[in-house]
Amino acid sequence: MSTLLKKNFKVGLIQLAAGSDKQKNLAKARGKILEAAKAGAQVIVLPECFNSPYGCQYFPDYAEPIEPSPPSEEQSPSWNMLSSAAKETNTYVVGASIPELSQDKKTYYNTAFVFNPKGELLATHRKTHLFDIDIPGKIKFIESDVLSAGNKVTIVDLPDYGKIGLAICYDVRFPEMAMVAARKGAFMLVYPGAFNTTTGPMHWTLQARARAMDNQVYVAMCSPARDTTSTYHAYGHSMVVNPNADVITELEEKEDIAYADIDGSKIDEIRKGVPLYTQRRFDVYPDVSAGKVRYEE
Ligand SMILES: NC(=O)CC(=O)C(=O)O
Repeated sequence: MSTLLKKNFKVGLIQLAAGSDKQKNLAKARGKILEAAKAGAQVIVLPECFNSPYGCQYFPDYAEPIEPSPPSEEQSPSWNMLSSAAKETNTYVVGASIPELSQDKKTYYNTAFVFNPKGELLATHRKTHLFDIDIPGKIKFIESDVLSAGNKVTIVDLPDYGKIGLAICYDVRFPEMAMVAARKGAFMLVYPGAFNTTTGPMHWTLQARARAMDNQVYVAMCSPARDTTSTYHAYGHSMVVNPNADVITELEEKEDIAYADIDGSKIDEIRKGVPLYTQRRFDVYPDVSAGKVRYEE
């Protein structure tokens, strides 16, 4: 019996390439969820923007309203596919992410969902740090041209296992979010994310390993597959990192599924050897106390 994890399990990260046909994207995602479940995954994660190509020019056309909840099949085919696939496979599905259209139809978000094995929605996370960057000669991407930001740290209790922290892509670069989720008892941080062929080689693995090392938790990063005919070249390399910051599974850039065994005793072992959790000095840095943070469980 481990401190944070009630039961060990296998996670499956689905690295898929989304094209321009939303129905095909959803059918492919559904097929891959079934495949991952058949291979024994009990928690299954999809990549950022799995129903649409990744790019500000696409978000309005692919966006779906998800409120009031539950949305009808017509309002949100993506939401309904995720819910029914979770139920059909008896797994937790982290369906992340899709462009969301707000109820008043004025605002777009980049939103991830977690469904339980009954197909019920447990949580949503709206990307909180928007991907606004400009690296001259390499990549310029201004998500805030179209999207609005979420405003919370998301911690989701999976009743069979324990708590995960859920955030999206650029959110991983902000260690504060990871830290809050970990301090609140998350055993794993899950990041659907579409880094690219510039920022991926620079920082993807470093970010994953850093969040795992700082917090002594598992980190799962699930990318789209690379499609060089699309306008955005995703990095791929979906991976799981253990609480010792070792990469325990990593894909290449093509479509595939990464599997990893999530073992609660590993968290306890690492924390026992390097006991950061009893050595923190909140008397020295009181502003970092999670009590002042906006979070939702
Ligand atoms: N796409 C993102 O949100 C983030 C990214 O590509 C990066 O941080 O690099």
